[in-house]
Amino acid sequence: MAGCPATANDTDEHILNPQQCHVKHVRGKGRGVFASRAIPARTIIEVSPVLLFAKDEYNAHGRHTLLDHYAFNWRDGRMALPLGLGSLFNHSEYPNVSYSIDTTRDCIVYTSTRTIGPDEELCIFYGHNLWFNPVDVPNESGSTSVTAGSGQELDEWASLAGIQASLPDQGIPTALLAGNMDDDDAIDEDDLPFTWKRLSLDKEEEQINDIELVQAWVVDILDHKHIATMLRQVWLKRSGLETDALSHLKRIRRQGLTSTLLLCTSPHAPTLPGDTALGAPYQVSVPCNPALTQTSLHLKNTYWPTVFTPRRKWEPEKWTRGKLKWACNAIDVLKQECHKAATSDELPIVAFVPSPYANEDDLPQSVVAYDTRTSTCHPLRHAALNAIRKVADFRAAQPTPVRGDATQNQSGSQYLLTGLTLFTTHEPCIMCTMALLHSRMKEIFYMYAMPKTGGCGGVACVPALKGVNHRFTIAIWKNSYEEAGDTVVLPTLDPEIDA
Ligand SMILES: C[S@@+](CC[C@H](N)C(=O)[O-])C[C@H]1O[C@@H](n2cnc3c(N)ncnc32)[C@H](O)[C@@H]1O
Repeated sequence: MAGCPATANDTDEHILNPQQCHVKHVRGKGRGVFASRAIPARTIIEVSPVLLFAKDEYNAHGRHTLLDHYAFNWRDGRMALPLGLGSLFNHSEYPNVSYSIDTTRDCIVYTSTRTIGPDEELCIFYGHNLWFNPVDVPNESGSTSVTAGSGQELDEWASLAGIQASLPDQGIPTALLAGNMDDDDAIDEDDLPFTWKRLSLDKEEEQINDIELVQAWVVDILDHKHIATMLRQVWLKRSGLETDALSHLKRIRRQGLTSTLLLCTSPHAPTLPGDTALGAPYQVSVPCNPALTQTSLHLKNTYWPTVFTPRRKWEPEKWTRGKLKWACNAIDVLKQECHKAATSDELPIVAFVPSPYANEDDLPQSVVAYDTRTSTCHPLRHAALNAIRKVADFRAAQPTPVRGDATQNQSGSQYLLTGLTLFTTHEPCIMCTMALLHSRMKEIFYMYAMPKTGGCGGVACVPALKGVNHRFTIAIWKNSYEEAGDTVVLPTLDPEIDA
């Protein structure tokens, strides 16, 4: 790499590739790759062909040279030196670029994991056994500076030899490959590479005693000519009674000649306008939820006319091709990181919280976390718990809190993972599942079920328990065990272990 003309001058900027990246000098790191313009998430930034060295040849010669700072472990034991920009991505604890190996073309593909701003440095994650003191500047603001042994907990895993190359992309869903498709196109449920877990609690209230009710204020409308005014909701809006809380109910109930107007659920009777002929407000029981089935609709209508929404509560929003790409990328990260973990003494359990697909501002940096209970001799250092902690630490370190104000952050609200998705190699144990519920996680994907210890349907399904104050969507990645290829199956885990 030292002779590469594009990078020979550390201070000059050169437009180097189709994504218009350039190389410039970064204090404490040497050269680094920078975006010359905004790069959208999931963009292929660079495809670097590699030079491959036989293991013996490399151990005899290459390992003792500067090459060792640039070489990747190839899957078959050879060492690979990426050409082009591939050798110049620096390391970050919060990488904005992931990479995968294409063994058919002998190259490494580098992809953005989130939107990258102009002049932001592009970094990959080398692993935890670094041979240098990292200067970690995840973005242009340069707010984070982590050096080994200062502030980093010693709970990381070790023994990576050089940069560990990742696995090739496997089993790309046909839905991603179809031509002429837009990222906004909806994907058929059958084409999704995962299945949702149906929470039994979500079965519809189809017995009269199962219907959840709430007390609401209503008023009889004595003079029918006022109904039109009421229905246009001018007065309701003005009086603050038009809220979403009762949007699953119809506003007017007609019984014989009597029309009754639904008002609100406040503890005290609302004040009504004096210029309309209305009776005194009174309370009735109304359903808390919309009707999901015809049977339930029929029963709920006996309390109050209810809206029919056949969409199941457990059914997440429709998936688009763009979101599917985002999820597949997250699973690739899990596979890469799991293989790295397997070369250490830690359990090969990995959790990954990517920047959310729809709203990157909720977590501008993706977070990877490992199970570190072995190295820390701490039984609670599970991957999912470490991930929650890492998100909280990241948010706490932000100059402007990502969510809420500074006071809220001090009170621990940075531990709330509302709207975020956790991808994990193994079904989280009961303890982690409970922690994820407390954190208000939006959805969880796991690759391997843990029937003896899992808390998302394995030995128990914590989110389906009565009394928990939050639920999240659970999805299981398909074909984790039967992936094509010979060396792709993830390292195994003792089924008795709580992941
Ligand atoms: C693959 S090279 C990356 C390109 C390198 N900066 C250069 O100028 O050639 C790996 C080397 O970059 C440096 N490096 C990478 N990430 C770094 C970081 N976060 N902090 C400090 N040095 C880093 C280390 O010297 C490491 O051996």
